[in-house]
Amino acid sequence: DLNSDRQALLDFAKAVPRLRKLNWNSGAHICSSWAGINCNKDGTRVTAIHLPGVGLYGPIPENTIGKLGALRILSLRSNFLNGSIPSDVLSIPSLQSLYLHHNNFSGKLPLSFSPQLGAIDLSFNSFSEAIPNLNLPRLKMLNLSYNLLSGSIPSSLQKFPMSSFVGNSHLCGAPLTYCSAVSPSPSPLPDYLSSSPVIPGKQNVPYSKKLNGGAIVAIVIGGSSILLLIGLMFLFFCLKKKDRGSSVVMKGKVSNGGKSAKPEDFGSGVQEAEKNKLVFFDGCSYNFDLEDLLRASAEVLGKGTYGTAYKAVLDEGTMVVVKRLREVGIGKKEFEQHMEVLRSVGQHANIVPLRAYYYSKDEKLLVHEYMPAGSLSAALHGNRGAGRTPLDWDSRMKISTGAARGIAHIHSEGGLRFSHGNIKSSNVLLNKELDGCVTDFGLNPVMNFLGVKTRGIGYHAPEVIETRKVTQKSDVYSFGVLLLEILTGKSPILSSGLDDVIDLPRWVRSVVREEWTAEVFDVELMKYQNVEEEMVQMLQIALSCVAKAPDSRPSMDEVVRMMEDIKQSEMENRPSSEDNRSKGSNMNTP
Ligand SMILES: Nc1ncnc2c1ncn2[C@@H]1O[C@H](COP(=O)(O)OP(=O)(O)OP(=O)(O)O)[C@@H](O)[C@H]1O
Repeated sequence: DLNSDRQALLDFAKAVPRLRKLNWNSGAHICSSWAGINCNKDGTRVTAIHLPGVGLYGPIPENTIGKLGALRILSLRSNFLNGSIPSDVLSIPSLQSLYLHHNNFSGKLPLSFSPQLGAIDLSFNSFSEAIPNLNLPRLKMLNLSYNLLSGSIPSSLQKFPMSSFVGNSHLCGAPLTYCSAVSPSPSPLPDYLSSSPVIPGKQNVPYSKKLNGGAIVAIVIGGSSILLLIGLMFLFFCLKKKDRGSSVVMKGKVSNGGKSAKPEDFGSGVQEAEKNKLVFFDGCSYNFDLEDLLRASAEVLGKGTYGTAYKAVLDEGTMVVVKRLREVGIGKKEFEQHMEVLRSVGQHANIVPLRAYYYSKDEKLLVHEYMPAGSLSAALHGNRGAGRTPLDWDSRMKISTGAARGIAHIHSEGGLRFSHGNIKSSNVLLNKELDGCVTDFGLNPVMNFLGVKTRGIGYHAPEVIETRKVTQKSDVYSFGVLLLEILTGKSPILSSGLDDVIDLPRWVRSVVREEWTAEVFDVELMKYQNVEEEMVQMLQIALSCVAKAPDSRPSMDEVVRMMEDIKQSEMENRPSSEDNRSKGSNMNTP
């Protein structure tokens, strides 16, 4: 009862990190109670409000916080607040720090702020239109990044760094890109002088210039020569390997610790022994050939969209995963070229390495490194019940950030039209460091079907279901579903028990919209202390990824940056969730 008990009011701030739900009706009541103390009682003055990540939603009511005439710090970051900031809040004369980042505030930025303000953080909201020319002589820190602001940055604010403004569509001027004469429509300047506007979802490189026709021709010729050279080297390598090569067993005996695997084991289609060899990629340290592989003991890991995956254990103990592709729709040459693309794009710590491939008329195999710690899907959903080791919060953060980095790399290295195309939790594997690595990317162009219906149910963006085309933006959507899966511990498709099914994004949105409840998060996460704010921030990133309109989704680069920001503040602000958990259990120890 915060109205009558002043001590309870003072304790409120301490108790609040555990608070999951605060209804603004009672919020208004609390605030009027604060205002009462402030104005009428014994002169006690509320100087700071700090309610980060507690699930506040709706607009800030007028005449509540604004009545706290002695307020110096207002921090309501990482909530679900929307509407505009009431003018009475902004005119509190003593206000020095305003932290309202990671909310859903919208509309124009306020025209005036309290002149005492030294720090304003309004990043990660939906403020739009131009930034007013603010005259705040004491302002030392300003963050307006990741909004929807446009126009040129006013001269009074150009002294702030680029990081204060990044992530705003069509915002220009120092310290960002130069403003073109007519913004944001195409620039009337010659191509090589026009700047690239900052467009969400595109890679935004400040100050980058467009290339003129000559440069493009030079790049195309240069690129083709390099490709030709690579091709020649590749041919030379293949010929050398053929010289060294051993004969190929036509049908491998595949066993699983004595148990024979099924007749359609990989390798059963290997023909023409001399002509077809396993093609290893440069730098691969494996020392086996196709014959060894076909002799290896093998176990079926699962049947996926593209084919069946086997774990093969070679004589010398090396373990690899062999994926036997079915329904490959392209010829050998094209297949080889595509494999070369997958190899070069896939060189990143968060991508499961493709080590070799085999192509013949009747058999197409991909050889990947084996990831002993299994998949995210198994870690999240496997063995629920007694004896299960839950995936702690830090591991979830680490795995999801790793996967995001892998996908962002695929997007930046593969070119604008290159996408992963099959993001889901069984395609995020854990390496030795338990970092998330993505696999199975870029295979759609190889197959002669578009398995949208069967593949990745629940992960597909609405436009993919309609058009059957995967894009980088649809990858972002699938990644958003993956994040929701990590946060909720639920599958991408939920069943209501009747014939009704609902997808995870819809369910989460409905819970958040109607009333914030702890139910959104996985019950297994409830025991970790001081992670609520991070969980709420991750939820916001996930929700921005699953926006229905592809253009409203962030790019994967932006997603990585947002996730790294959370990690950064996590390192600064709290011990690891493991420590928290042990602290929690210590509290229960007499
Ligand atoms: N390199 C690997 N190391 C360890 N496990 C793997 C590896 N590659 C795949 N797996 C696991 O093997 C199983 C089957 O994988 P597969 O890729 O064939 O099917 P999927 O991921 O369920 O579907 P899809 O073909 O649509 O990706 C999955 O559980 C997957 O997590």
